Amino acid sequence: CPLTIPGGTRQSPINIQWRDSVYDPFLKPLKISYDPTTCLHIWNNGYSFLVEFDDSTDKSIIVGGPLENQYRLKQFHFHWGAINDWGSEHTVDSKFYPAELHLVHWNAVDYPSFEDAVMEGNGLAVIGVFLKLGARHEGLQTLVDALPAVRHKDTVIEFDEFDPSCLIPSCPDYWTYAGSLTTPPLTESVTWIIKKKPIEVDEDQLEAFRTLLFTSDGEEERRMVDNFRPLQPLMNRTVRSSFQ
Ligand SMILES: Cc1cc(C)[n+](CCc2c[nH]cn2)c(C)c1
Ligand SMILES: [Zn+2]
Repeated sequence: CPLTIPGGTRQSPINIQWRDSVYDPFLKPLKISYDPTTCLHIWNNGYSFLVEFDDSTDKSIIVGGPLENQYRLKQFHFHWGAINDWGSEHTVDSKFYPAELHLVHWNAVDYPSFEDAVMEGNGLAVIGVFLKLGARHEGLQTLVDALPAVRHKDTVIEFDEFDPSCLIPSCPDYWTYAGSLTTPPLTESVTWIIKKKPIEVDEDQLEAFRTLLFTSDGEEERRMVDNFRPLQPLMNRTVRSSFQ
């Protein structure tokens, strides 16, 4: 199918069929250690809003889980829908969540730069966290309060002292599989770690995401919504679970 990259065998996102996932007792707990002082800025890249981190040291890393070594935090961003019925990239038993958080990390042990790691099969590790409608998320609110300043494509504001571990559920359970970036260059370089438990955010917080624009200042406004890729075929892959 020409819509997927020619010869792609491990594309993302996918539907996670809970009963087809295979418990792997050798999977370790994921260890997350982020240093909030490595937080740099928020920017609207015309596809999502990204919070980027100083990745020149090993101050903010993840290790364990399915990973062979430690990976450095580079950025996090979200995908969401125009309405609450859809918005996530991955689905669980064909259910969409209204949004999905991606924390993007790269293998600085084996590769000299993020750009290099993006091209390698074990170059990236992305933690996916589902967002569901519920109670207001206080940690997310600091991010939401900054969004009006990055409403247009290519706007950026300084953002510091943010610890993204407040956005990750404390429940250790996750699924993991070999996949890809979900936007160009769609490279098959991602070890996905999808948290089983969602975080709760409220309607106003989701609505704040939807006030962002795909378009630059001065262009005809297009609301930034539905910035998720369609589901891709599982092909010859198994999704493993860290839990029974
Ligand atoms: C070089 C590069 C470019 C892009 C758009 N991304 C983000 C692609 C993406 C967003 N969500 C899942 N994959 C990454 C991680 C690296
Ligand atoms: Zn993403």
